[in-house]
Amino acid sequence: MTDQMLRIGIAGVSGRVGRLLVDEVQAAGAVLAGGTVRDPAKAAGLPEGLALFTDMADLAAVSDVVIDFTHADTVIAHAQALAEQGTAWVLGTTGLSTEQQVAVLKAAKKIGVVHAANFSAGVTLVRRLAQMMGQALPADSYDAEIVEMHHRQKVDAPSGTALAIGEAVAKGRGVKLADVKESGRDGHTGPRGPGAIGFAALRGGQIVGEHEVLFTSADEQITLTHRAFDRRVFAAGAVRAAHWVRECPAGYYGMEEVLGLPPC
Ligand SMILES: NC(=O)C1=CN([C@@H]2O[C@H](COP(=O)(O)OP(=O)(O)OC[C@H]3O[C@@H](n4cnc5c(N)ncnc54)[C@H](OP(=O)(O)O)[C@@H]3O)[C@@H](O)[C@H]2O)C=CC1
Ligand SMILES: O=C(O)C1=N[C@H](C(=O)O)C[C@H](O)C1
Repeated sequence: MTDQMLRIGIAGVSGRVGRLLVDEVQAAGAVLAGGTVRDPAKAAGLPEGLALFTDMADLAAVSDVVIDFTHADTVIAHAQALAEQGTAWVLGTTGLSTEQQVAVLKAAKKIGVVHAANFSAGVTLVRRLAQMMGQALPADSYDAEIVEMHHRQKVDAPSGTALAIGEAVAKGRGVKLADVKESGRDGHTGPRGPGAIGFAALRGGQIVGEHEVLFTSADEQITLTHRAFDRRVFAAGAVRAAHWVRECPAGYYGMEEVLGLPPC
């Protein structure tokens, strides 16, 4: 299959990322197969003639890969529709419950799935570095905290990226994030738990996405910061993942594999 022939569908094509995907798919020389919308009235500004569907099964039937930046509530139905059709899935939606994550993994037994909370190359590298920091800096002397800030419309917190960075730190420390996560501190919280990984979420204006991971000891502090200036970085990364996954067997993949990072 050549790049020209790859048919990419866009779930949530009327959304903030969905609209940018329209340009990025076309710029990459792929065929824009169509998109899903909940409400056709929100389709204003989308290219004339773009095939619009309200049902994922219909979009899956005309696509080789579907790129999906929508809402966690769609994930179980999308997983079923894509697996039944054999259409690969690039999934960027965040805020998934355990049940929704299980549905993604089940679909990945039948189709190629690239699932990432953040499709930028920069955050993919920050996660790798955060894992190294978790491994190298002892948890009893270096306190790990993750701060994120996003636009006022964002519906989930902490962000998927913040949680993914936290997972990377926990992996480096050889612990489960769920066992050490401290999020949303307020009131008489007591002192910081030993080895805790802390999260703070800020919301305001139209900030695209900012993440900071801090390791603070009694003697020093090391900080990694990522700032997305333009959401186009996510759309471009997702289109790159779509081209990558079309050649892959069924399986669950991440952005590390798309970028060709060595496994860790
Ligand atoms: N992995 C990554 O790199 C990134 C991930 N994201 C994540 O992507 C998702 C979308 O973000 P964003 O584009 O800003 O959000 P928007 O709200 O702008 O767009 C969401 C799209 O999904 C549709 N949608 C929402 N809820 C449902 C539903 N229950 N059923 C069907 N369709 C639905 C919306 O339709 P309608 O217009 O009708 O409401 C809209 O088209 C979020 O989870 C966000 O965190 C965002 C940026 C980068
Ligand atoms: O909702 C957003 O906007 C973003 N969501 C993702 C997340 O939850 O991490 C990625 C990015 O930061 C923008």
